[in-house]
Amino acid sequence: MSKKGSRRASRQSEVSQEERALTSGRVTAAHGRHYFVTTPAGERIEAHRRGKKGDVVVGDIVRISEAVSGVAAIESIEPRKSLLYRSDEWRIKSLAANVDQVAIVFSSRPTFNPWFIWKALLAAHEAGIPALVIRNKCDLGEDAEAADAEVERLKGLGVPTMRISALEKPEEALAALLPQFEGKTTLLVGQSGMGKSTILNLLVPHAKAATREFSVALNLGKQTTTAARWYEADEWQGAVVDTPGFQEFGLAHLSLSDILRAMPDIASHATDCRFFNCRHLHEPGCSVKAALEAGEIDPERYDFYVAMASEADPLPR
Ligand SMILES: Nc1nc2c(ncn2[C@@H]2O[C@H](COP(=O)(O)OP(=O)(O)OP(=O)(O)O)[C@@H](O)[C@H]2O)c(=O)[nH]1
Ligand SMILES: [Zn+2]
Repeated sequence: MSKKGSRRASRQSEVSQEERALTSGRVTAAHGRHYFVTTPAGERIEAHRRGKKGDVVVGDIVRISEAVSGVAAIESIEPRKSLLYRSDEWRIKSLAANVDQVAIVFSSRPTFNPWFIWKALLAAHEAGIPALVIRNKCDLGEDAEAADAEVERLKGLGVPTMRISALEKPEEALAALLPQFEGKTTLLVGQSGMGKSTILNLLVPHAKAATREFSVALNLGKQTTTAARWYEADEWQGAVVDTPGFQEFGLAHLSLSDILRAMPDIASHATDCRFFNCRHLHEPGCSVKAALEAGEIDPERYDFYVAMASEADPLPR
């Protein structure tokens, strides 16, 4: 190559290096501190967080720079529109950032657990993210009553619901799902085995292939991850974020007032309590307890409130 030619080539490579130096994209998968960032052009780049900070969440928009080993470095995180998380005594587990809504999936089998749904609703409320509840496996007759009654109760609480059978009636399920999912990013949550993957595959037909690619690239083998995955659905201009099923939706981060704000069916009766700081647990002259005794509050919802409130703010001994 002539001197001139090599100078031009090196200038070009400088330019493209600069162009590549800092680009932005969406974190679409995570495994430990190992991430996938998808650029607006659809390129998927493997990345680590600069400084090994554990603050990156699936759904984040990040700025990345090219690194030597072919693995990029996440330099910064753009401000988040929303962040959903759960927590236990010890730590907070972020589920996903920047989603528009949360879809809580439940069914009568393998387990029916309304508290999981209610906890997820509290977490969504606290995060300021609208929620809907999908009752799946409507084809199963056994143990269906409690699940169907739950749909009615949720409707009474003002929660949008739908009933589908993702496996047995996929076309009908898709027709019911699409109007709620179009144009939005929806995070799917639910206990293990409720049908999240089935719903995801219905909504995003390439999801199976994408999951396999993630697993191969992240070298996961059969191992399941604890992080969410973001699937773009160009067909209906939205995205689905799948979370692995988990059994407990811990809410150690909620205060008593957070809980009350998210439970108007309880809080609306707190009009006439004797003590201004009544927790509506064991205090005398509590108008919530009076409403409960008068049958104006669903006793199961009150039991749930007591469990949440006691955890949030234990009574002094
Ligand atoms: N009968 C019936 N079975 C269903 C329906 N939807 C899903 N299933 C089955 O339920 C089982 C669990 O479904 P998945 O989609 O894997 O559930 P998941 O919520 O993704 O579970 P995790 O991956 O553990 O989080 C599978 O055997 C599905 O075929 C349905 O509408 N009716
Ligand atoms: Zn009270």
